[in-house]
Parts: sequence; C-alpha cells; structure tokens
Amino acid sequence: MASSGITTVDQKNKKVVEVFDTEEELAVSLAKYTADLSDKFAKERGSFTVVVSGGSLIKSLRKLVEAPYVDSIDWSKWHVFWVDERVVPKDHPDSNYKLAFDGFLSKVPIPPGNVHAINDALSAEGAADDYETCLKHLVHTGVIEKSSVSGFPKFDLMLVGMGPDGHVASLFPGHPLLEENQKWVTHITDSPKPPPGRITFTFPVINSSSYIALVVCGAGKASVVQTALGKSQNSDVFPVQMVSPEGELKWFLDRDAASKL
Ligand SMILES: O=C(O)[C@H](O)[C@@H](O)[C@H](O)[C@H](O)COP(=O)(O)O
Repeated sequence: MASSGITTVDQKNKKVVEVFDTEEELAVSLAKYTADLSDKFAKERGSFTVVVSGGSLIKSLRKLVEAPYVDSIDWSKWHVFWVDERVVPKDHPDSNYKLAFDGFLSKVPIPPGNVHAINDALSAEGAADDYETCLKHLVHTGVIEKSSVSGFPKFDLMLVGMGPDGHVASLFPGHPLLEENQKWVTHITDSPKPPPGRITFTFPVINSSSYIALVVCGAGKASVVQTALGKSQNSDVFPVQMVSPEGELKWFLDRDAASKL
C-alpha cells in the first residue's frame, strides 16, 4: 500500500507518480506544477499550449485562480484546448467548455481568442474535422509546436482525468478509436459515458505531448490505478495505459485512488 506524499520516479520512461494525502494537497501541487510549466514555456516559446479534459479535473485546478498564481501567471501566453468535448451547445450543462469557463476560464485574463473551443453548431463529425483544421492552422502559425518525432501537434501540457473504466479523453475501453493513428481529432457517436456524441484527440496527439498530468482521485478508480501502476493479475489493457508521451507523464493521485498500490 502506498503511503501519502510518496513520489516514485521512473527515469527511463519519464514517469512520475505522486500520492497526496488529500485532494486539497493534490490541488495545491497541481497548481504549482502548472504555473512552473507556464513560466517555462512562456519564456522558451512565447506561448503556452494547455489542454484540459472535463470531469473532476476542472475542480482540481481551482488553486490556479487563487493567490499567488492568479496574479503571477502570464495568462496572455496561454492557449487553451480540450482533449475531448461533448457535442452540445456551449451553454449546456454537459459542455466541457462551460465547465472550464465557469470554474476557471472566467476567472483569469486569458485573451478570448486564445480559448479554442469546438464549433457547437456542427455535427460530431463536422466539429472534429473543424477542430483539427483549427489545430493545423495554429501549428502552421507556430502557436502549437509540431513533434519532430511523430509529425503530430506537440502540446506543452495536457491536464487530463481518467474515468473509473480507465478511459481518458473520449477514448473508451475496447473502442476502435483507440487504434486511430492518422487523424488528430476524431468523433464518437456511441460514447458509453453520456452524452453519446463527442469529439476527442487521438492517442498520437496525446502521446506527442511535452508534459501530461494525469489527475486521478477517489476509491472508485483504485483498481484501474493498480492495474496501470501496481501489481495486479488483471490482464485487461485500459486506455489510460496507452498514455505514453514523448515528454514527461506525471500521475497526481489522492490516497484513495492509490489505495491498492
Ligand atoms: O468529457 C469527459 O467526460 C471527460 O473529459 C472525461 O475523459 C473525464 O476526464 C473522465 O471521465 C474523468 O472524469 P471524472 O474525473 O469526473 O471521473
């Protein structure tokens, strides 16, 4: 069983696992991690490309909109994207844009033109194609880096949650989209987690990232965490186990999520 505060580092695979006593401590550390990377990329590249998921992650970002970070971060350098989005209007309670806007984006001075939401007037397929076109434009203009290894867009930081079934983004266990290796953004119309229509980044894009923070809390996720990180007899491969970025992967776990390690 992992005790809290423990950090495990796997140098070869650039993987770090940190376990926090409480979600509150996790949120404090996640804010510092994000603020440090914001500083680094703003200085190195003049922009900071940040990708968020939906779900409980947004609540875990709450410390970023408090002192000292709310005033110390250069928000003008931020460009915000969604690793997945539900295909609903932006003011719908299911919208990941609305979740992030209400909990985070409305509280910080990111230029509105740097917040890259999907076009909610389109079908799932149309919205995915349109979002991919938007990414291509931003790679072309140098806002998003391009991976020299994969040729896919290379985001500076992805902040993502994981479902209790081991899904990340809208990439669900056993779904053919797990194998998508051409498209940057694709769509799903049969998502097992409602609502059914979504767009999602594909694994080649996720795995070209410079940094990925995988934020996982709660006992309901402990078995998948055990399969992904600990000793488990489970031979299933969960989507979260396919997360393997070019850069660094850091797991932020609370004690409950880490309880089976
Ligand atoms: O749109 C979505 O549903 C999300 O982006 C999804 O991938 C989410 O991040 C996980 O399901 C974890 O959600 P929770 O942290 O709320 O369990």
